[in-house]
Amino acid sequence: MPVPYATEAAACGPEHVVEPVAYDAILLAGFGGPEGQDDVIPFLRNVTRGRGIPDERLEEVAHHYRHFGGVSPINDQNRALKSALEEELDRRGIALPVIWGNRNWDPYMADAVTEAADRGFSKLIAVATSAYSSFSSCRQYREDFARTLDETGLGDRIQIDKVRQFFDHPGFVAPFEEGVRDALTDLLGRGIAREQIRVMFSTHSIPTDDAVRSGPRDRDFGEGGAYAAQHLAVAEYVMQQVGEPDVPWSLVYQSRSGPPTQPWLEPDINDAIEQAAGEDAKAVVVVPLGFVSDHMEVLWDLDTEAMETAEEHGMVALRTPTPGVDPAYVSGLVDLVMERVNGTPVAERPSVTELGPWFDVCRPGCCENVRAGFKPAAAGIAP
Ligand SMILES: CC1=C(CCC(=O)O)c2cc3nc(cc4[nH]c(cc5[nH]c(cc1n2)c(C)c5CCC(=O)O)c(CCC(=O)O)c4C)C(CCC(=O)O)=C3C
Ligand SMILES: [Fe+2]
Repeated sequence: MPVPYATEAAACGPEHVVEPVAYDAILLAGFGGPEGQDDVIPFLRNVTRGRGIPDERLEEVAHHYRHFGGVSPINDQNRALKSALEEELDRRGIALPVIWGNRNWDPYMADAVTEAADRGFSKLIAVATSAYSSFSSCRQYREDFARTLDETGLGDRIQIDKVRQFFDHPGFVAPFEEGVRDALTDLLGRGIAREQIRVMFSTHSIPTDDAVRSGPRDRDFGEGGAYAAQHLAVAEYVMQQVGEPDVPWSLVYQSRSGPPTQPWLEPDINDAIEQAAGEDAKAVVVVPLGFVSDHMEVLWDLDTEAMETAEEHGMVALRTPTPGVDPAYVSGLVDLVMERVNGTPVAERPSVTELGPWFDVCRPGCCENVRAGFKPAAAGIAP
């Protein structure tokens, strides 16, 4: 395990916790998804922008979306999250509007930032729907903020900060803990032995090149980088809380893409299920630890493919819920915003693992990406 992070981080001073800021609005930053068959290819062109991938290749990737009528559930989930945040802010008497903008589909980030400027706002605190550190889950959002400010010409009027990565915030973790507890109660109630159950914490695979560069450049988290270390720490915490030491668990990966020659994090969840079956396991609890809501990767790669794999091997499989609009999660996101409004000292910030609380401002070289090149990013310390 890496060095306890918070202790060192706290000593880092201003780059860890910044001064309180009187923000004007919350920028809810989503991934975005298509909402009909005609949107699918334009959406995929956005996701792969700058990489020159031909439409024929994109059509191969499109089949998950085609299967669900060309509609990703992600936009509805962000609409629901926006409403839930507004209700929670209202309930607490916090007068911060929520403006929603996506990286890859309507409503676009540029529309959100333009709306903010039109409403006279200059200081935005972003909440990205992504909990861990890696290029895809942190830096890419920050690069898109910078690109948006550049393209809209609003860079000198608008400042975009971002709440810390929240993988170990209790509000994000609580729904997973509850899900695992319920699933184990269910399986044990069916008379399945503890040793014949496998709890598999699943997250999006990423290229090992990205993984090793996840988190700050000046820290070594081992092979899987901060990305794997964060997931492992949260999974371990969840299992401790659940208190079933005889139930084996592991971290597994899903949704790999890219050429077969490029190494990505492993094992794939389907291989892990197959291996468990070979060890005479009878049941698997699939925990979508890397996902904030039931988007396409959850519906397709877990609820369709992984469930099929388990069934082929005669195993019972249960998939636990994602945070979605769970009250603990929603209220946790508001707490994360208020940490920044209030400049809450590190010692008073909740985190359930020894890795956190993570940085307010990304440190130099955080989550850099060799494939995409090194682009400017907001909400971090240059370069
Ligand atoms: C870590 C991670 C998250 C979690 C963090 C977060 O939540 O933000 C995430 C989220 C998402 N990824 C999504 C969709 C896609 N991701 C792609 C491609 C990729 N994702 C990657 C990683 C991640 N992705 C990577 C390393 C690639 C390869 C591209 C490259 O080499 O850099 C592609 C292109 C096609 C393909 O390559 O398969 C698509 C269509 C959607 C929308 C789902 C919906 O519509 O419900 C969401 C929420
Ligand atoms: Fe992705």
